[in-house]
Amino acid sequence: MPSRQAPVLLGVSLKMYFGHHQTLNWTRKVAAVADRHPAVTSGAAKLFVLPPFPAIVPVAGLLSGSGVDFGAQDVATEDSGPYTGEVGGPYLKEIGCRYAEVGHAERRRLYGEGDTVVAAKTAAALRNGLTPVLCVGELDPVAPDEAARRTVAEAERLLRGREGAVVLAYEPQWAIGAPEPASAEHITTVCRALRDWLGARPHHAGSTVIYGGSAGPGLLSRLGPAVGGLFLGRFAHDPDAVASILDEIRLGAAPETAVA
Ligand SMILES: O=C(CO)COP(=O)(O)O
Repeated sequence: MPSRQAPVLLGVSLKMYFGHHQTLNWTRKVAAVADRHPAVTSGAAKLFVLPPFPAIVPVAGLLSGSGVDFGAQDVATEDSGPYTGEVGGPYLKEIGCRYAEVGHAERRRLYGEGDTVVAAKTAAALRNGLTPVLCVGELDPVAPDEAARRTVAEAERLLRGREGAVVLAYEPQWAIGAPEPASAEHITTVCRALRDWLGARPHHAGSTVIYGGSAGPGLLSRLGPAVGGLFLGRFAHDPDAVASILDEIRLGAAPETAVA
């Protein structure tokens, strides 16, 4: 496995928190932060944003030239046809998306998505040239080794028979929407296990493991180099918080290698 210094990947899902104008205003501010922040301009950090579907096209315009990537919070299992309310991978690709999130705990819990649907959405993203941001993570708090075992098994199930680079977002379901993230030891143990698992699979070369679940400023510096970045929710709503995490990256929080 070749070893190289990879940029820290910072993803933000806006979920359904903001209105349209708020989404665009937030994007303008984050683009301005990215334009001038040395962590981004030096290539030490890479940002991506997942706005609600109707905002993707205007967000693409606002991010143009900023180096910030964007994608969708979901993708249909099918590519086209009579699927009311769905948005397919070819459409997302056509409007410039780089990423499609799949398997988020909220989609599992609130919309009944299970492994079959999540695996099909992962496949849909990959066959359309979108990088899946595949969320994995245990439902209830368990010891770090057990969480690692369950999460690797989940990744194995969801990616069986697939190839291509993925972003594996380790999101322990119990840590989403919580006051605090999982402990640094817990996050590091699971992310390292996921990295090792991916690292032994050359057909997933170029993949990255990031952590999400109440992540915010101050976390990355405590995680050490096994974690490839963060997947942010509420604690990225203030653009200054994004800048503050970029400051941490500039000061040295960097993943040891890409999984490649
Ligand atoms: O689910 C998340 C990112 O996808 C994390 O959300 P919170 O950081 O708001 O808990």
